[in-house]
Amino acid sequence: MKIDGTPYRSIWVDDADRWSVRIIDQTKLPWAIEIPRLTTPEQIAHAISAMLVRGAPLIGATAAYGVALAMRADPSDEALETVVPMLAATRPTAINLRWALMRMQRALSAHPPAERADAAYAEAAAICDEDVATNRAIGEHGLGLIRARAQGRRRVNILTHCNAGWIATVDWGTALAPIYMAHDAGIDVHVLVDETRPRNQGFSLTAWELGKHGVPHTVIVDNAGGHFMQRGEVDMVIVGTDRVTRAGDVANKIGTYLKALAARDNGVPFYVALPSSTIDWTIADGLGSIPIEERAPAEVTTITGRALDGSMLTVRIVPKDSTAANPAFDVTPARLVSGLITERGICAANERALAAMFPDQALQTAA
Ligand SMILES: CSC[C@@H](O)[C@@H](O)C(=O)COP(=O)(O)O
Repeated sequence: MKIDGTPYRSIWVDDADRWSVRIIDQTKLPWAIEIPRLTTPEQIAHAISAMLVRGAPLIGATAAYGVALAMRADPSDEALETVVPMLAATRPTAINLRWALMRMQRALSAHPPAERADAAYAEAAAICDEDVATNRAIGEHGLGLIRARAQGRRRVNILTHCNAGWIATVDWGTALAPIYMAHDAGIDVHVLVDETRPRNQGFSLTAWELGKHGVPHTVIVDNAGGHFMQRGEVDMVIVGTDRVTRAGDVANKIGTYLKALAARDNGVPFYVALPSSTIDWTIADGLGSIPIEERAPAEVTTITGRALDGSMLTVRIVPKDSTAANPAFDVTPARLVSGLITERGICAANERALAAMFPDQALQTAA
């Protein structure tokens, strides 16, 4: 997608040296566009855990380049066996991270060490290119849903939570891809953007992305979604996800479950957009089996923004002695999900429908 007229992906290999890795530092958005150059797997691991890059598909793609950097420095079996678990430990909930690392490990084990660096860069590039194509397909399938909702309406109001836009993937996004396509197709879409405390991905990333693309949007605090649904001001909800079980339970940014409950109570369709790399075929029960990342309490007890004089400011908003819990994700049970928007089409959130949509992947895991 474009930033001020220039097309970007969210990750790429440096044009000048053709081996180091460039990312957009998302901790600096929307205030500054900083593009650090990453040269070691340790820097990649830090970028993922400190959330310079975030969003399930993008952390998978970034980890793939972490393996490529490691193989460039040392293509031995030992180096491969060390870097994969090191990168896998950076964030626990998004299955795409492990999916990408397993894919890299499988691809590289088939090569002798002398060929591994080139093979690793090629595989990481393939993961990125496939992600773009996958998200474009998700966008096209989701566009059909928005088109259907647009019949007889002046405007389609879509609520989204967190950021599942182009900067959460390599390009296009998952939840936002259908919205970009609808906007580009001339459909009058308007997005209600949840704040998404504690890290405010909605305010700082989704609002920024939508604004850069000219998509009309309104930012709302996390607690306002139910109110707008009760008033008939939300036509559909579309969110992304970090892991979907084979039975259709959905882990996504903390607060997603409450939006799904409010959507069900108000008859608002609740869709989840995902690439099939986000499906964990090994588990069925999301609540019991998906590991939920617990992040630092400081993300809850403080808030960071831009002071009126332009400087960045972090302020404490909680009494000094209060403790804080910070689960980063929650699980929305499949029964609250109206449909899963995948690269192969839209399917019901249940085991039979998912296995029918992806028989190759479901069988592969069972074998
Ligand atoms: C296409 S991104 C899907 C999800 O990863 C997204 O909705 C989300 O919850 C991101 O969480 P984050 O903690 O910002 O990585």
